Amino acid sequence: MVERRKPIPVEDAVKKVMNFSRTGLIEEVDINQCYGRFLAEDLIADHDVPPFNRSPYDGFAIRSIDTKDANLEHQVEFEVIDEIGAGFVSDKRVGSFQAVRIMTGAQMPVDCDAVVMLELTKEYKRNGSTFMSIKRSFQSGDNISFQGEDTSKGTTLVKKGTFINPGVKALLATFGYHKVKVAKKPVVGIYATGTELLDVEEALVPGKIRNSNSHMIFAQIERAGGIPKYLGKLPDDFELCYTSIKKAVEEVDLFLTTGGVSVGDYDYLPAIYEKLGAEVLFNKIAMRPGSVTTVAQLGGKLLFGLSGNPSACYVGFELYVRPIIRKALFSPNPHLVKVIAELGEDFKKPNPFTRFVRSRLAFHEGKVMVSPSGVDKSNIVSSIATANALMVLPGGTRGYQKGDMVDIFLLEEQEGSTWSWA
Ligand SMILES: Nc1nc2c(c(=O)[nH]1)N[C@H]1C(S)=C(S)[C@@H](COP(=O)(O)OP(=O)(O)OC[C@H]3O[C@@H](n4cnc5c(N)ncnc54)[C@H](O)[C@@H]3O)O[C@H]1N2
Ligand code: MOO
Ligand SMILES: [Mg+2]
Repeated sequence: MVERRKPIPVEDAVKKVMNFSRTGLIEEVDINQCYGRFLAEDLIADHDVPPFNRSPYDGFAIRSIDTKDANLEHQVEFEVIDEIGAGFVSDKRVGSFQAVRIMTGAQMPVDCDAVVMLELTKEYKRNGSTFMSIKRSFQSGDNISFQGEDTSKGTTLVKKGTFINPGVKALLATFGYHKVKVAKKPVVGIYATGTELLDVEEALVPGKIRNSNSHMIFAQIERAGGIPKYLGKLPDDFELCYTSIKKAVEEVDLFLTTGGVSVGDYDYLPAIYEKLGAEVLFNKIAMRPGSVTTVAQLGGKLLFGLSGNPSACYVGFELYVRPIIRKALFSPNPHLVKVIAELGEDFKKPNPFTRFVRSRLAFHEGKVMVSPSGVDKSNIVSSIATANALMVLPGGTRGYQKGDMVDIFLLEEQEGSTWSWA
């Protein structure tokens, strides 16, 4: 008798998996190796930025009080007693009607409280001294980039678990992190199962296909932030699969297989989980594709049995494996971000289960439009290449029309979301 599996709702499956999520370990990398990693500690400003009052313009630092009588009919003259570029500090005391020629980024002289841009001044020499004059008044604080105006000491600027983008790197450099504490990438083992599988370099022969799933998952693991460990492909041979998998599980943080999870004669994963003594969390989800996605746990370690069908394998990874990897990277937003887009074409298929349609976004007259990126079947590989979103079509409908507003998950977005489910 064929086993009758009871499908569970997608959000229940995600919850069951997330119950076994673990935060990972920390390692230190050089700042130039940290782009794309996840921060392992809060980044707190340990000094003000800028650390001193500075000039935001090339000009003259003055005492604003000296300008109070300046106007178009009455210019006020200043003696220029020093000149400084960025990186220098003037040690001169600036008295009444004196100025320091100052360049953008240079620290303000202690006695000055305003800066006049070069364009508003006239400069000239007289008796070996330099002077400049202006024809308008200034207020205290005019044209000053104040200490701490960018950020003040003690502010938490970036939270632990944040994806390190170029801007985060700029902050790390600002605060002197030449070594950066980042989340250690979890090692994710992959075995492809299936006697029909050929390696990429092999020529096609009747009945066989090339193993594309492991290469796809390899990249999905990298995109999610893990380290893929490709263990090879296994023929549908119970003993060989069992011994190989038993050994592999011990060597990785997370373990994935593709293929062999359904109810076929050579679908050995269910029996392997049983012999391993692993607890199957679920083996049927009310979703398409990927309904056969099976997840088991062995001593707290997750074993993901992804479908052999390429699109099902792809979707199963993004919904269930990705958040576990992101959680290990300390991300508080491990799930895919959900946004709303307008359906660009009819989607006629009735949906008994929630459908995750590989889709592509387009921007039309300021609107975000979404359309399937290819044939929407579980065993299709070609629709994945141009997909940058998964359209989420809830089950129990008779299809969707062009113009309907639909939920979509963004596949290339890095911030993620706390919980994208109902
Ligand atoms: N009687 C039933 N048959 C099937 C059911 C069912 O409920 N009852 N479910 C179907 C669904 S839905 C899916 S999805 C597939 C899942 O199959 P498996 O996960 O067991 O995967 P396989 O049988 O090993 O392979 C399925 C398909 O995918 C190809 N494949 C496998 N590995 C790779 C790889 N590494 N790269 C590329 N392609 C791969 C394989 O050749 C098969 O064509 O089961 C349905 N059947
Ligand atoms: O599990 Mo299958 O992928 O539903 O199509
Ligand atoms: Mg099968």
